[in-house]
Amino acid sequence: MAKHLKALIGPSILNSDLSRLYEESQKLLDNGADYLHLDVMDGHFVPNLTFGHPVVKCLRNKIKDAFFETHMMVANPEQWISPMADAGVNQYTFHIEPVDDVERVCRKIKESGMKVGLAIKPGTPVSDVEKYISMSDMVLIMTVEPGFGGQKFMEDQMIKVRHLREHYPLLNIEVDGGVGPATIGCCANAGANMIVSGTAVIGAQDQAATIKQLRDTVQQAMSQ
Ligand SMILES: O=C(CO)[C@@H](O)[C@H](O)COP(=O)(O)O
Ligand SMILES: [Fe+2]
Repeated sequence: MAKHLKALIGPSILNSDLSRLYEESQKLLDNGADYLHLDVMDGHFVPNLTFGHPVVKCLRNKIKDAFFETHMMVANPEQWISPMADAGVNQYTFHIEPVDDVERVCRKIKESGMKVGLAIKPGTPVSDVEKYISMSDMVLIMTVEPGFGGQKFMEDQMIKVRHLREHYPLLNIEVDGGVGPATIGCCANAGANMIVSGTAVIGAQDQAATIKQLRDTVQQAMSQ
C-alpha cells in the first residue's frame, strides 16, 4: 500500500446516546478520532431513520474544527447536497445505487465545497463504482447491509477492497459495518485506510485504546 496514505479512524455515533450527541462526539474526538462519520438515513433507501442537516448544523455549531463525513443512506442524495454543505459537512458520501447521474451528483458536491465519497452496498459489484473513481475522493465499501449498527462484519467484501487497493494505490478506501478490534486485521490487510467503527468504539471500556489499536493495525499493514 502507498506509504503516504493516512490511516484514519472515523467513529460512527449511530449507536451512541443520541440525546447527548455533542458530548458523545466530543468524547470521541478527545479520545483520538480522526473524523466523525455521521449516518444519515431517510427511511426509504434503508428501513431506518436517523437525523438530517438541522442536527448536523447544530453539532457543527458546537464542534468547529473536526472533519465531518456524512454517510448519506438516502433515496435522493442530490437533494441534500446544499443543506449539508451549509451545515458544515466536509465530505458527502453517498450511495450510487439509487442515482441515475452519478457524475452530476459528484460535480454538485464539489461545487458546494465538499469532498466526494462514493458508497456501495454489499450486493453491488465493485465495477459499478470504478468508473467514477476519478471524480471522487474516497470509496466506501460497506461491510454490512446499510441501515443499522451492531451487525456482523461481512468478510466476503474484502475482495472489493483488495481489488481497489491493487488498482488504485492512492485511493482512500473506507470500510463500514461490524469493524472493531476483531475484524480490523482483515480490513487493514485488504488495504482499507479509512475505518468506520460504531458499536466497537462506542461500547469500548477504553475508547482511546480501541481507537489507537484500530489505527496502529492499519498503519502497520500500510508499512509492509
Ligand atoms: O452505516 C452504517 C450502518 O448502516 C454504519 O456506519 C454503522 O452504523 C457502523 O456501526 P457498527 O456496525 O460499527 O456498529
Ligand atoms: Fe455508516
